[in-house]
Amino acid sequence: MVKNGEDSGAYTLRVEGLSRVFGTKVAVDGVSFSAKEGEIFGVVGPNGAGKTTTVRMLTTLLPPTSGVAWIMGFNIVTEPSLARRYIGYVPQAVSVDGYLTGYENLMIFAKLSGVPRKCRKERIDEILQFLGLQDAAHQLVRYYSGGMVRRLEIGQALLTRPNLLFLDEPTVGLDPVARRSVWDMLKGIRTGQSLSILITTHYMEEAESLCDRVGIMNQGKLVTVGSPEELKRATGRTDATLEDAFRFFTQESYDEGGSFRELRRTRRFARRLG
Ligand SMILES: Nc1ncnc2c1ncn2[C@@H]1O[C@H](COP(=O)(O)OP(=O)(O)OP(=O)(O)O)[C@@H](O)[C@H]1O
Repeated sequence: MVKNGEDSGAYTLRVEGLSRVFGTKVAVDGVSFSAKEGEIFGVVGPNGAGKTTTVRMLTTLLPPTSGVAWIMGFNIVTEPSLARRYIGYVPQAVSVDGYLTGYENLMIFAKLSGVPRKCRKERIDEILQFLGLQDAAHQLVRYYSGGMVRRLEIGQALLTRPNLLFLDEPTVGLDPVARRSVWDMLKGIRTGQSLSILITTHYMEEAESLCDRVGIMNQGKLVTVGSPEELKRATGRTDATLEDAFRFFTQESYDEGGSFRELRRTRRFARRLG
């Protein structure tokens, strides 16, 4: 492992030996890492590497076969309801309703997730402003662009003021302009905040642009962890890219997507909004 100040700072997330087996398939194989307060930690790897399964375990949606993780010191296996209080989660599938307005989506989520009545409106207005969605707040979400939808979903996950935000492939299915609008928003969130973000992505450019540290995942294993610079430097080449680092650490070539699976996910993203 590439060390990067692992001993300092407060940890929002600690993961130790997390594994998940489906039948005979080892989807996640003994994964260990930590994320510090205020850090954006990226889990990168090709489709099928085990990223979503890792996130589903960490968000307490799927029990691990073995291993453990702590969120703000709470054990996800023995204290899941306490751990859940500190997290926000934006899944890959669309999590807002296309037949409601942006404002209505936020209000329903605030009610369901227990945001106290007296601060709901204020928090929603604050988030809409931060998202740059005030003007579109009362339009149906099915008329939003893909980037606006993703920003709304991220804003929705922030309503409970989590300490740790999980984003599973946040820009899959978005065009390059929309992708940048989501990146800019995420960079804006972290400014001056103690929020930690765990992001999974198979886009190396995304990991490089957003993440303080990156864990390279392949075939269920977290092969190495380090800052994008450290990982590239480890290859011994001055012009190395993160793809080169992936190849260096896994001895495999990197296919970033454009596969049938990705195309299907893109279509599904569009269709789910109606
Ligand atoms: N419920 C399940 N039953 C059986 N196998 C599963 C299940 N969920 C995931 N897998 C398998 O576990 C492996 C890891 O899947 P996972 O979805 O975690 O990968 P990923 O890195 O998130 O890829 P993607 O971004 O394409 O979803 C894959 O081989 C997948 O087919």
